[in-house]
Amino acid sequence: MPDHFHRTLIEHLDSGLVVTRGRAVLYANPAMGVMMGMDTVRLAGRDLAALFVEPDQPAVRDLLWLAGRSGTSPPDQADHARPLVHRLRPAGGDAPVSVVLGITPLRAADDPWCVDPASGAGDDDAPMLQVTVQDASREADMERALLESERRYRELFENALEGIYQTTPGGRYLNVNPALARIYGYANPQELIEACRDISNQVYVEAGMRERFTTIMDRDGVVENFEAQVRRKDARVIWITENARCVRDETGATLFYEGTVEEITERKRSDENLRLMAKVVNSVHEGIIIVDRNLLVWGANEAYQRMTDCEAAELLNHPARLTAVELHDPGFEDSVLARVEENGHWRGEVWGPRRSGVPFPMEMSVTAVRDRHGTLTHFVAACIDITKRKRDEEHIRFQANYDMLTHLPNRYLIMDRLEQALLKARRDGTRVCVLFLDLDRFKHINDSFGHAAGDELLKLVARRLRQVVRMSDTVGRLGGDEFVIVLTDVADGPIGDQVADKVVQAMSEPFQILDTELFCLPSIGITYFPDQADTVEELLRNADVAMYHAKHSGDSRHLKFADGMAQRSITMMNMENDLRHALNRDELELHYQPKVGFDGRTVVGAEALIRWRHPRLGLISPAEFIPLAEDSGLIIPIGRWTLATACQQMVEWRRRGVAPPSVSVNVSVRQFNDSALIETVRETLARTGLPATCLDLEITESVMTGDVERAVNTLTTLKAMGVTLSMDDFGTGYSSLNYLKTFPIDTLKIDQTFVRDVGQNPKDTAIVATIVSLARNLGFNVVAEGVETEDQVALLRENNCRLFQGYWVSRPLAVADFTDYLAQAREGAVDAATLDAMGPQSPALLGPAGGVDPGSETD
Ligand SMILES: Nc1nc2c(ncn2[C@@H]2O[C@H](COP(=O)(O)O[C@H]3[C@@H](O)[C@H](n4cnc5c(=O)[nH]c(N)nc54)O[C@@H]3COP(=O)(O)O)[C@@H](O)[C@H]2O)c(=O)[nH]1
Repeated sequence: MPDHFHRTLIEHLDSGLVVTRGRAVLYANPAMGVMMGMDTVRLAGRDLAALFVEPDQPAVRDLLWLAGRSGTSPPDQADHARPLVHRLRPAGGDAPVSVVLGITPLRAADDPWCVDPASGAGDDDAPMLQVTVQDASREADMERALLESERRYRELFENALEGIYQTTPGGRYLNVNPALARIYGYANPQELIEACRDISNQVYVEAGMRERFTTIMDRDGVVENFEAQVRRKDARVIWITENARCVRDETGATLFYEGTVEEITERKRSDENLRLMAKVVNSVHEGIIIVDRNLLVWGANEAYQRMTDCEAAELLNHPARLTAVELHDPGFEDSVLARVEENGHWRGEVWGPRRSGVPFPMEMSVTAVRDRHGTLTHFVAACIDITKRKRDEEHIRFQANYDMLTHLPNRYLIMDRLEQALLKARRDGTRVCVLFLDLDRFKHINDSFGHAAGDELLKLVARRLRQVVRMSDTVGRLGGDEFVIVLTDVADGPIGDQVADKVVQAMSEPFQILDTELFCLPSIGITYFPDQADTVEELLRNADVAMYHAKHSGDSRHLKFADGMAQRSITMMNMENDLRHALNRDELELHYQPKVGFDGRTVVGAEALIRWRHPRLGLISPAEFIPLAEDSGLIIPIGRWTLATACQQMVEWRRRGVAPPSVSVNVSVRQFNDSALIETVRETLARTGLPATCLDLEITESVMTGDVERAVNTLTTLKAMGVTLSMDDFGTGYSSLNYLKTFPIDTLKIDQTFVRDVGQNPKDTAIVATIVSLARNLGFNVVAEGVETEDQVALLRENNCRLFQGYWVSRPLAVADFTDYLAQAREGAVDAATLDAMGPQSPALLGPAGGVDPGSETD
């Protein structure tokens, strides 16, 4: 019997094991007992063959006999494919059990059984046999399992979505599955195997890929996630990823490679897309931040980081602040996100957060991101810094509503505020008052001191106006030198006049501009709603008309609108139209005023002064229509006419032998700046035949305020032609001594405003004395303008002024009268009647040539 160890093993075998002598059972293990359905003890001594179903008994007997006779194991398989199966006949009539027998003859010397030959039944000489009885049904199960596994493997191989291959290390396919053929564009595996015999060159696009693959394989025995571009049968290039291993034999020699292939073209494309998208996202100006629904930051592009002044690390995985919460209502951000959750989107202007704490305006557009189940997972916020846009909008809004120079409301806003004021006044039954202001002499200041000075003046005026009204009142600038004050909730009484008085008082103080003190008073028109106008337009128009009348009234700085004013204004407006036709209709004429020498008799020159003989309005002063002509540009043709007429007249007087030495013609700034001036003068002199020395051009100091170099050139050219030049109204404008030095002037004409008070006002007297002395030192002649009285003459003489012009000598005279005057002056006699008519002039001083009839002006 076997030792304890062997016995334990034998007794725990799954298979049956029987020891026989010949066919007689000597020993049966428990598994055999189980198969036979009886105690093993009862099996001892029984014929083993008899334990099988009858039909199988002879075969079993043969096998036992054969083994015993040959001393070798008989083959247990009939065809080396299928084992021989015999059927045991269990006790109790249970169904036969198919078994496979394994018979091994035992030699008593070297087997562990050491069975006493006397202990067994049967033939004592018969050889001992060890018979394994294996349940054939378990074998069949295993076979089935193997087949099933193979089937499954085959099915897997055939149906796998991944390509599967086996290749030689040299690069030839041994076996591929249909998926690989499909991936590479072949009809079936066989086609692929036959077509691609050189994987290195036929499959991989990039040279050296296969070599790289085999290098890794040789080194590591596996290749993982090997990405490469391969060429399909149709020449299309696709991306694949491979995972492969090296299969070796027991000696370690490489048998083949086997691996899987997955096409990743789409993934590569989307990776590339993602890479590009990331690049795009980082290159856009819009700040983009992605947060999860707990508001943890998942990503923020560079623009967002710049915008908020935060680095990526400060943002990522930190709770997001989408807005500067402190500037929004509590819960604002939550309500935005709730809207996004509800509608998928929200867009609006918010205050953006910034690390420095200084928030900035931004336009934020928040979009919900949902997974494929529709669950909200993230919010994406796209942000645009709109600081500049806001500033621009504010600027545009400001420009649209405010005057850029003074920063006062402009016409548009004034009209709007007036509309509002009228609406409220209508509702409340209150009054609105409009003051329309226009600055006197502004044009003169502008021309004389330049536009920069004019602008500065307007700014200072704006400031003073603001200071005299209530905060609730509107001060605006309509344009040019026109301002408007709108008073609301106006009580009964002359409130407009009171405010106008305050304005005049405020503006009576000099304005300090360019180191110069300038005076500039306004003319103010006043209108009330609802008393004098019903609409905004009417209010402004009537206030404008009232202002116009205040300006021309002579004694009132402000006037309230009254019926009838409008008609007179319309007349003025029509004047410009009429002036356009005045030249053609021969309505303009020149009057002449003499300039005399120290003795008051010797005519040293004559100034041509234009008049307009209007068919309905009578003789109109140039003070009224020259500004109109300047504004409209008509001054150019009118100036040309004046020059030609004066020159013509001089030629005529010269022909008659009564001509003064020269005739002076006024040239306004606009004329002076006309590029054709020199040519006009040259052509006029040539055409009329008047010697240039007989022509004197009077310019004002304003020409100095423009392009000085050009002005000097013009004057020099004129001077070179022989024309003399006078500086008119000297002392009222921009009297730079430097320019006086530069300008080729012959004569300074002291403005009549200084002459008027000479002797009365010490300052004026001093100014006159200074101008005379300055002129003499610089070698200029000096003419005192507007000399009206003998006292003035005496004082001017005292101050060395030797040339005079003014009513004291003669008013401007029409041609015929002036011709007579010249004739009489030449004869040195003025008759008594003429002297009487001349008014307050001293015959003693004037002598015979002194006076003319002033009535000739009062046509
Ligand atoms: N561009 C042109 N301007 C011209 C021309 N003709 C005249 N003018 C300018 O018009 C302004 C008003 O001129 P006018 O009404 O002719 O007044 C002149 C004289 O009549 C006046 N004057 C002369 N003497 C006295 C006086 O003793 N008292 C007094 N109150 N006024 C007097 O002064 C004006 C002369 O001014 P000025 O030219 O500055 O010498 C006036 O500015 C004219 O320049 C023209 O053809 N073109």
